Formats: sequence, structure tokens, C-alpha cells
Amino acid sequence: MTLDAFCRELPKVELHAHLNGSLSRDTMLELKRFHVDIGVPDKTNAFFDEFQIGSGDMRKLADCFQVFSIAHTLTNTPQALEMATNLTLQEFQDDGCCYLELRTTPRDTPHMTKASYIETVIQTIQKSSLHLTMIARLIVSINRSTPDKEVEEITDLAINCYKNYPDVVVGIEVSGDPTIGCFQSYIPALQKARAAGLKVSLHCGEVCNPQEVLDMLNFKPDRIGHGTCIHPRFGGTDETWTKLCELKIPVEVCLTSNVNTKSTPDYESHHFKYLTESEIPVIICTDDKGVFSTSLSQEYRICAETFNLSTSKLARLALNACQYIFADDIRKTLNDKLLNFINKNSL
Ligand SMILES: CNc1ncnc2c1ncn2[C@@H]1O[C@H](COP(=O)(O)O)[C@@H](O)[C@H]1O
Ligand SMILES: [Zn+2]
Repeated sequence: MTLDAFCRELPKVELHAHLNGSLSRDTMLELKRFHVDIGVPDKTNAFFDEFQIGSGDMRKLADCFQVFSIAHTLTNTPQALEMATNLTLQEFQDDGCCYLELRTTPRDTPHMTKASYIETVIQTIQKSSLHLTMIARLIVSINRSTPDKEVEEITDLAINCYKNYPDVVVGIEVSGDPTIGCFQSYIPALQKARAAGLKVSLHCGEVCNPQEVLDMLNFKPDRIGHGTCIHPRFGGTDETWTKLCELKIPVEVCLTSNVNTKSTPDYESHHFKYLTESEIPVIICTDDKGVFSTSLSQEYRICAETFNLSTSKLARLALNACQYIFADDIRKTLNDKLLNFINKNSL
């Protein structure tokens, strides 16, 4: 079996995927057709080339945040959002994903409130269990450019949804342009969410900001995203790195995202190797598979090729990821699934 085929066949766990960044070319075309059908003016000509920054002309992280508005124009009605969620779930399953924690930022549109936005995604995930074998859960995102008052509103919404749909909503996370906002201001909201039972993930160290990295690590999130600028070689300090090594907070590693946004110079020098050498748990994830034209199986393959990992090691990465999922009730099922695969293939 080729490495490519192995990576697709391996049952994988995706823990860091933003809904609107995950829309594939096919999904966007489908949504575009749907928008024309329902008479929404099509302002997204050439939308796709703009959206996908994966190949050729790579841009910086700062440019990346502008492209999400393209996806947002295509998911601004409940019907389109449902379609986008359904198609994206199906794509993750088709790529061999057996468990997905999808994340998205509730937003008001001319056709939806934040509450109806999040209800739509939740109900679509709930219904997906009828036709998908992949298990999906939801993490509610807070965007760093959200005003303080709305941060409170989104947190309360997340807590409410967690109470009403404990079978779907599992966590809360902070993402968005890391140069905007200040982590300290989100702490009261995150503490409230954590006290209510939600797990917390933070985009941490996507840009160089050692004080914020320390504040985030001291909050002891259940997982962090990226963790790029924590090692001194990438703009962290001895203190930030020592702290992460002490706490061993699992890191959602997004190789292609980091390389394409130039947060990391190239795959070879990615901090994946520093994390694994220091026995910090890593989970291979996609971040925005649409924007970066990637897939979870492709991220596993790139990881294997770059760091010379055997198929047995790859399978163990997928197995370890089960330990860090937010849905405690699913862990054993997933673990057994991965162990079965490992035994069946004598890995
Ligand atoms: C590339 N690295 C990244 N760093 C930080 N935040 C990111 C991100 N990629 C995506 N997002 C966050 O996800 C939103 C889009 O999905 P949703 O509308 O929530 O489904 C973006 O607006 C941004 O807030
Ligand atoms: Zn992200």
C-alpha cells in the first residue's frame, strides 16, 4: 500500500478545523450555485482563487483573515450553512476521519442571529449521525476581534447550547487574528465556560508574543492550537518553552497552515520535532483545509515524509489523539477502533 493510501485508510481524529475555512472548492461551487438559485446577488466572482491560498502565491498570516469573508458570504442563510456543514462533514468522513471536532464562530447575518447560526450547525451535526459513521462534535469559537460585550454573549450562548445539546457541544475556543485583542480580557468568559463544563482550546503563539503565551499557558487550557512561537527558535523564550514542557498541554499541530501563512519557514523546521522530542502530545490537524487546499490524510502524509515516520508511528499519532478529544464518552470507542486498525495491520 502506498503511503498516500495508508494515510487515507488510517482512521483519523480531527480536532482543529474551522468550518468556514474548511469549505472545499466543490463545496463552495455548490454553495455558489445555491445562492444564485435563491436569488442572493453573486458578489463573489473569482471567489475561489481568492479564497484558496494554498498553492503558488503564498500570503502571510495577516492576509489570511481577509479571505474568510468570502466563505462567510456563502454561509449567511440557515439553508446554506446547513449545506456547508453537511458537505464538510461528508468530506472529512470520505477522507477517513472517524471523529471530528468542528469549530465555528456564531455570527449575526441579515438572515440569522448568532443563536440561530449555532442552532443550525448543532442540528446539522445531530442529524448527521443518521447518515454518517464519523462522529462529529462542536466547539464554539470566539473571534479575537469580537467586542467584549459580544464575547459575553457568545460565551453564554455556548454554555446554553452545551446544556441543551450535551451530545454535540463539547468546548469553546479563541481564534481569529492574533494581533488583535488581548487574551487577558477573555479570561472571565473562559472561566465561566469552564465552570459550566466546557473544555477550552486556545490558538496560542501563532505570532511572537511571549507574555500572552505565558498568560495562556497559565490558564491551563485543555489543548492549544499551533504553538508556533513558543520554542525560543521561533520567537518564544526559554520561559515559554519550559512552561509548555512542564505542563505538557496537547498541541493541535497544523503543518500546512503554518507553512502557508509563513508562521513556520518550511516543513523541515516545523516545531513538530521539538514538541515530540520533549514528549508534548501532538495532534495532527488541518486548521482550514479549504483555504490551504489540504486534507487530514495529506497532513499525515506530509508529517511522515518530513519527519521520516513509519506507518506504525503514524497510527500511534492517531491513537494518541483519542486521549485528547473533548467528548469523554467517545474516547473508549475511538481508542478501540484505532487499536483494531493497528492490530489488523500488524503495526
Ligand atoms: C490560519 N490560522 C488561523 N488563526 C486564527 N484563527 C483562524 C485561523 N484560521 C481560521 N481562523 C478563524 O476561523 C474563522 C473562520 O471559520 P468560522 O467562521 O469560525 O467557521 C476565521 O474568521 C478565524 O476567526
Ligand atoms: Zn485555527
